[in-house]
Amino acid sequence: MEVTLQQLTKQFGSKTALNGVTLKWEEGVQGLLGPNGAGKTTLMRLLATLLSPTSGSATIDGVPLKEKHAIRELIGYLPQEFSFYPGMTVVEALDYLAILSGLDAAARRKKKINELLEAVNLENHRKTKVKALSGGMKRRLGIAQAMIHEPKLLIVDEPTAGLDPEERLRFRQLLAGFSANRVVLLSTHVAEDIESSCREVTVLTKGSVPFQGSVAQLAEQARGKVWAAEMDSSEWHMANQSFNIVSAVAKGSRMSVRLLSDSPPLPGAEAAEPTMEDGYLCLVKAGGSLQ
Ligand SMILES: Nc1ncnc2c1ncn2[C@@H]1O[C@H](COP(=O)(O)OP(=O)(O)OP(=O)(O)O)[C@@H](O)[C@H]1O
Repeated sequence: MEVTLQQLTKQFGSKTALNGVTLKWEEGVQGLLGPNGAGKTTLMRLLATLLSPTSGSATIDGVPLKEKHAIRELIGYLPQEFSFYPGMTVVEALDYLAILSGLDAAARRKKKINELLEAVNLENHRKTKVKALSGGMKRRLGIAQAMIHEPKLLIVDEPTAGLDPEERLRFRQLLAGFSANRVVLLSTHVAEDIESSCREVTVLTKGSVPFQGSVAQLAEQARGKVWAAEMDSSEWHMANQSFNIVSAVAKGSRMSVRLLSDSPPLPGAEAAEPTMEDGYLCLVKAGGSLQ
C-alpha cells in the first residue's frame, strides 16, 4: 500500500493552494506539518475527493484519484470540524454509518461496531447520545466512523486538538495500531504527536514540500543553527528583534534563550542540539512564513 502524488496542484482562482507536489507515502503514520494556510486541508480534501485537482495526479493503493467511487472506498477522513447525528446514541450513529458504507449484514455490523467501540474505548457509552459526549469522546467517535470500513488511507486533521494528555496518548496509540498495512496521514501542530508516532514527516509550506523524511532528519535541518544563550534585558531586546526565538525563560533579571541563527548570535552563545521543532522552524523560515 502506498500513496503517490505527481505534480498535484490546486488553484482557487488566482490563489495557488497546492503547487505541483510530488511525493510518495508508504505504510505507517505519516505526519503532515505546516503553518496556517500552507495547504494542508486542501491536500487532505483532494485525497478525500472533496476537491478536484487543477492539474497533476495521485494514486491510493494504485487507484487514480479521479476514480472517485473506488477512492472513497479506500479512504477514511476525520476533518477538523465534523458534526455527527447529535440526537442518536453512539451505537445508532455507528450503525447508520456502517449501513451507508455498505456493511449490509446486521451480524457483521454488530461485530464491527463492538470491535471499534473497544478500540476507541467507548464501550461504556454505547447508549449515550452523541450530543452528550465530551470533546475527546466525540473525537474518538469520529475516528471510529472514519475506520468503520477499514480504509487503506486514513486521513486525520488535528485529531488531538483540545484533548487532555491522557486522551492524546490513547489517540496516538490507536492511530499507530491502525497503521499496520495502511497509511495514516496525520496533520497536527503538536510536535509530540509527530515525534511519538510518525514514521516520516512531510513539511508543507506555501503549497510546496521542502522536506520529507524522518523526525531525526528533520531535526538535522537545524544543525549548527540553534543557539542557547543567557542574556540581560538589553541583549534580550536586541535578540528578540533580530532572531527567531524558539524559547525564552526568565531567570531573575536574566533570560535563558534558545534561538535560530546561521552564525553565533552574540558572545557566549553556545551551539545547541537541534530538535524536530527547530528543524521545522528553519524550513518554514526559509520559506518566508516567519520573519
Ligand atoms: N475555497 C477556497 N477558496 C479560496 N481560497 C482558498 C479556499 N480554500 C483554501 N484557500 C486558500 O488556500 C490556501 C491554503 O489553505 P488551506 O486551508 O489548505 O491551508 P491549511 O494549511 O489547512 O491551513 P490551516 O492550518 O489554517 O487550516 C490558503 O491561502 C487559503 O486561504
